[in-house]
Amino acid sequence: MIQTLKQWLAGYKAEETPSESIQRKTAELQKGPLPRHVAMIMDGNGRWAKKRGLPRIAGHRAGMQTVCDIIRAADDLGIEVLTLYSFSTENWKRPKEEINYLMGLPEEFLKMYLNEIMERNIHVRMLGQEEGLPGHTVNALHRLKEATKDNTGLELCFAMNYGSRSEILRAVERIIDDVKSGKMDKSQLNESLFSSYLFTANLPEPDLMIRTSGEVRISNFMLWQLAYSELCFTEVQWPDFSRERFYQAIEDFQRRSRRYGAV
Ligand SMILES: Cc1cc(N2CCCCCC2)n2ncc(-c3ccc(F)cc3)c2n1
Repeated sequence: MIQTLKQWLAGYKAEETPSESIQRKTAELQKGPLPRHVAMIMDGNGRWAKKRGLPRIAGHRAGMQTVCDIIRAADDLGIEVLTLYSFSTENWKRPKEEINYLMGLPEEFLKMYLNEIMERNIHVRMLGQEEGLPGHTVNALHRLKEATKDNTGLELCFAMNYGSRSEILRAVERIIDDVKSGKMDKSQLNESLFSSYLFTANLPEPDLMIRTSGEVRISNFMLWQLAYSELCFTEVQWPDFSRERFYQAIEDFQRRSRRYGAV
């Protein structure tokens, strides 16, 4: 009996635990070129809920869990900037009760995840216009920005009340004002200076943009900044997106980098 047990133990190969598997996969990806900045359009929440006979806000609630899973995955990998398209200027056309729910999510995030955000030394930034957002939403955004202002880790950008065309128009208006006031001369204008007038000033441009739920469109998201980005469109709806699927997108990015790395 003892002999059999010893033979079994000798041949026993410990199965990887889930965390060991994640650590192994993370280390493997870190050997290859990583995107500095990943931007994500988190689409498919409403359809995910509808398919299950649930109200749309159930999809947004489930989507929030995915937001946290992907923040953890990006941080563990060492991605420098993660931008999440949370609320577009077009979303104001949605039913009022859905908008009210969405406007409460930054507070929800703050309550549920601020401790972990601080433990991970994550810096939170908002891209978009505060004008038009409810006061309680702006307060939550300000509290997140204030709490994380000295953090030096992952730059986590929430695109809130964001539209790229209005971002570009706002930049043009500010440039015209600066030329008129003599703050700058028209001859100084170039792509780099123009970029500094956008919400994404001082951020590297996205190397990879991922959009979920099968829509193959940019939808007024970072139109200037995505000029040279790798685009990844997946059929998976955002609430079903995961660290594994995020890693698959990074693997695909690395394959593309290898292929196009050749001159
Ligand atoms: C409006 C909205 C919608 C929103 N969704 C949940 C994820 C699915 C996609 C849309 C719905 N999420 N998820 C996180 C935030 C958020 C925003 C700012 C912030 F500082 C902290 C968290 C959020 N905001």
